[in-house]
Amino acid sequence: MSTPRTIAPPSADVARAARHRVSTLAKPTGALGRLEDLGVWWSACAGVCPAPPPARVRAVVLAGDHGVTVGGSGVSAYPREVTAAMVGAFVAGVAGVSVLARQHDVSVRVLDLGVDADLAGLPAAVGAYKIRRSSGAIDREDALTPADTERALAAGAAIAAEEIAAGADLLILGDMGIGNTTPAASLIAATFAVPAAEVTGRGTGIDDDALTAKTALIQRALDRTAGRTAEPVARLTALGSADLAAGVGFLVAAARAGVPVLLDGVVALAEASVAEDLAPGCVAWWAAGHRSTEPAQQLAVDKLGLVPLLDLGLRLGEGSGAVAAVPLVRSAALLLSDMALLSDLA
Ligand SMILES: Cc1cc2ncn([C@H]3O[C@H](COP(=O)(O)O)[C@@H](O)[C@H]3O)c2cc1C
Ligand SMILES: O=C(O)c1cccnc1
Repeated sequence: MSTPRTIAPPSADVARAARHRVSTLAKPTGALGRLEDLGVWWSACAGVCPAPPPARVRAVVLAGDHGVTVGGSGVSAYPREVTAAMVGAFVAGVAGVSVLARQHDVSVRVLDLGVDADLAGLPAAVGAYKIRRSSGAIDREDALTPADTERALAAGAAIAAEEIAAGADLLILGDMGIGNTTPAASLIAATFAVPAAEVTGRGTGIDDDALTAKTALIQRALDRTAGRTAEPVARLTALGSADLAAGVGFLVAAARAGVPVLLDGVVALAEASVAEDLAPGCVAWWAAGHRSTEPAQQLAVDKLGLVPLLDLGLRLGEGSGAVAAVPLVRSAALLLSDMALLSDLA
């Protein structure tokens, strides 16, 4: 029997009970704002109200290079060699997300899905799911072969299963790959049928001329693949990358296993947009950690009906905006469990 496509939602009964408990806490109705919704979501995902706060939060950073950065295309403000160097920084625990993660007791695991380098100096586990070196330049060729896409989706699902087996009660998906905002924006544009001009952002900080060229490149990619990106797996083959496809597999597997995910920036939202298409219902297992400066991220968050928790002008990726939001999930859970009820007061 094939696996059902749609994803079972978090418990509606527990959500109702949590909503009721929120309404009886010792506070004016609605006074805890979005922390109330967050607490209800967390309880429903945990299947119990009140639910203990997340104790085993695990972040996975999927790394890969992108064909669009070859030959001085100018889509990124930084050279592609940074990708491999940053993988070393994650292993050493000195990347931006590593610092936030230590502070909030979140584990970070980096995996090379498609870095265009031989990372032989790093622990072999980093390369355990490597699919290929770099993806194709999506304005001229498909990002992946269909077989690569299937392998990457399966790799992502296997990675999620490992994190869940290790006890994760909340997952975070991070990204590392110079140029990755280009395929991410392209996937979001193709998913929601909007032109390049509505999704293209400055990524690592490109100037006006580079932004014009990046927008044109994304539009060429959309035009080149028009008519064959309606199906989500074909969309990943045409416009994605190994790391992005693995992210989609990760998100679908996590939702299927009933494990919630805090989403991060534009790459996570591209993965989420495709995952929701592939397995409708996943979105109920997600919360948006933050609002990125990337227009594609903002568009995808809106289209998926999510409301970002933080709005700090972050544009780092790596899972950083999601990790920064972990204390809010913990606070929301504790408010539901530890606050007095209005009726308890003398
Ligand atoms: C040192 C450094 C660390 C990073 N950590 C995340 N990114 C982020 O920026 C890149 C995407 O932006 P674009 O599409 O403009 O290249 C990705 O590597 C993403 O993970 C970084 C970028 C750099 C330079
Ligand atoms: O939205 C993001 O996560 C982002 C933005 C710029 C560069 N890298 C990531």
